[in-house]
Amino acid sequence: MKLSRVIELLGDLVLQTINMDGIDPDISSIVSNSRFLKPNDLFICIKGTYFDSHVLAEDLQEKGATALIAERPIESDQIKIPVIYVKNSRKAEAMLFMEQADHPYEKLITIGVTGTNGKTTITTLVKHVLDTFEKKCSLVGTVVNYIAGKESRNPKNTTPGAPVLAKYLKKSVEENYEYFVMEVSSHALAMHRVSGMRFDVAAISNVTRDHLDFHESFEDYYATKLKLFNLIKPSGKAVVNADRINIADIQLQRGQILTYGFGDESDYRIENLEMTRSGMYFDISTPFGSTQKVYTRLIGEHNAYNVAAVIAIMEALNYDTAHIIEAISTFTGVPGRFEFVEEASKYGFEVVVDFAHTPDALEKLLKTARRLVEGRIILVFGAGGNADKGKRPLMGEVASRFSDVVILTSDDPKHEDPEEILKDIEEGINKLKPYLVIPDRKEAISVGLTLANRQDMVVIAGRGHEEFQVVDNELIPFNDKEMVKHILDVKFRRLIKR
Ligand SMILES: CC(=O)N[C@H]1[C@@H](OP(=O)(O)OP(=O)(O)OC[C@H]2O[C@@H](n3ccc(=O)[nH]c3=O)[C@H](O)[C@@H]2O)O[C@H](CO)[C@@H](O)[C@@H]1O[C@H](C)C(=O)N[C@@H](C)C(=O)N[C@H](CCC(=O)O)C(=O)O
Ligand SMILES: Nc1ncnc2c1ncn2[C@@H]1O[C@H](COP(=O)(O)OP(=O)(O)OP(=O)(O)O)[C@@H](O)[C@H]1O
Repeated sequence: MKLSRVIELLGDLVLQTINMDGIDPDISSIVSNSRFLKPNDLFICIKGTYFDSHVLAEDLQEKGATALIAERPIESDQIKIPVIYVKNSRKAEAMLFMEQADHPYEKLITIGVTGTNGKTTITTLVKHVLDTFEKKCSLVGTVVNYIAGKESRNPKNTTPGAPVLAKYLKKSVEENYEYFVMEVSSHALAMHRVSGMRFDVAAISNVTRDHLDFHESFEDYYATKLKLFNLIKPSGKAVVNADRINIADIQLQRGQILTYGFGDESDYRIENLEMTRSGMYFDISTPFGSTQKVYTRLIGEHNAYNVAAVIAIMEALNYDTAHIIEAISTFTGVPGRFEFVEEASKYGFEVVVDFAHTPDALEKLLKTARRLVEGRIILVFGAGGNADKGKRPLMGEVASRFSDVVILTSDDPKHEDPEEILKDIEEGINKLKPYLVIPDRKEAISVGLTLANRQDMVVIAGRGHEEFQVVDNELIPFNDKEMVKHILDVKFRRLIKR
């Protein structure tokens, strides 16, 4: 590619070019990580969260970079190679990496899901339905990525950066994959990780308090989430939870928006929800006038929403409702989302592990637990470090309101003092109800299990599927479900009469 072509592609993102008189060099490839730079590459300088690669300009020139893209002044009079100054380097990165990959999203049917909660459940269920239909589908998300059939667990990001995303899309095309379903976090939208691609279906589950360490206000967070709908292909569709999102906020023609929810005005309306420990039944009425019975092994009103979202997404892709519903019935769920630890039942109580780590998710989780339990709810939870502090007392308040005994414990403290995080949560706790503060998560879970009487439910929230606790820079192996099984085995087994 010629440098002039890069400038043409970037269009009005370009503010100024320097050192370009009479030259138009060839570019071998586009790079934004200095470790991957080879001679004749074009390098995109980015001011990141931890590092500002503009400072590498001289070094990059020495290593053979053909030209630089920059969004901040390069403080050096030694730079002789062309520099293209742009309004936003991350946006340029997204556009150019997609160009380099030959816009693979155009050859795929792409589905993007955003929202504070429910993204993993919805995307994983979409993939399950497509797998059932024997359609080849890649998946990108929090728990696992399946790129053209290759699985990688615990990805670094929910939504990868533009270079990695372009690579995943391209690989899916090369391997003749037809579908690409992905979670789109608000961080990704704010950082332009997906700005270079387009979606056949874009869906939003809800927007509730989270990530206000990163977004300056809730309004900013909400507006960022809605940016997903600017990335819809011309013939694409939006799928929107009408009970949780104001449809008027989505700037698309009405025919392109499919809504779901319990409300009368929803295109996909959920009715007559019945819930048991082993699953749920509900009716779904569709815009085509039919009402069909849905069975799902997922539990909780929030999951009825997630299932309805998937029905709407799959219908937007022209699949038949009855077939979609049949495929949904065999989905066993995402690890760590309202997941029973079956081994506990033999002791007469239940244990559930869930990934709720926002006030809204915690409330939904505890309301679901309340519908299923005859005894008390004993909640064990904490809050992650170096993230939205304001949600901590709100989670404390929800915990007291909807459970009977609360045990506050550590989540991923990261670089914060675990005791300080617990104090923040404690501010919201109702001091007239029983609660304990036990920073050691293993001990907290053990005490929760010890307190459980017959018919009680111990709910362990916040970490779901996660395999490690993050303490400073250390990853300490810890999985809530495995820990429960271990404690039951070591402390409780002798209670079983042989
Ligand atoms: C704070 C944050 O979001 N950081 C993300 C961001 O990193 P960054 O670009 O700011 O990284 P940086 O290290 O400052 O580097 C800046 C630039 O210098 C370049 N560089 C850097 C070092 C070097 O030696 N040479 C070099 O060229 C880098 O390639 C980069 O272009 O962009 C990277 C690529 O897109 C992300 O991987 C990274 O996510 C970090 C790991 C992260 O933890 N992000 C979290 C907050 C996040 O994004 N979470 C959401 C999910 C949230 C949820 O729903 O719960 C997600 O989508 O994962
Ligand atoms: N539709 C929903 N509304 C509210 N809460 C939900 C919904 N779906 C799931 N949850 C709650 O959120 C938790 C995480 O669910 P899920 O992993 O599907 O969401 P997510 O958006 O991918 O979350 P994250 O981005 O943090 O990984 C669940 O364990 C459950 O407690």
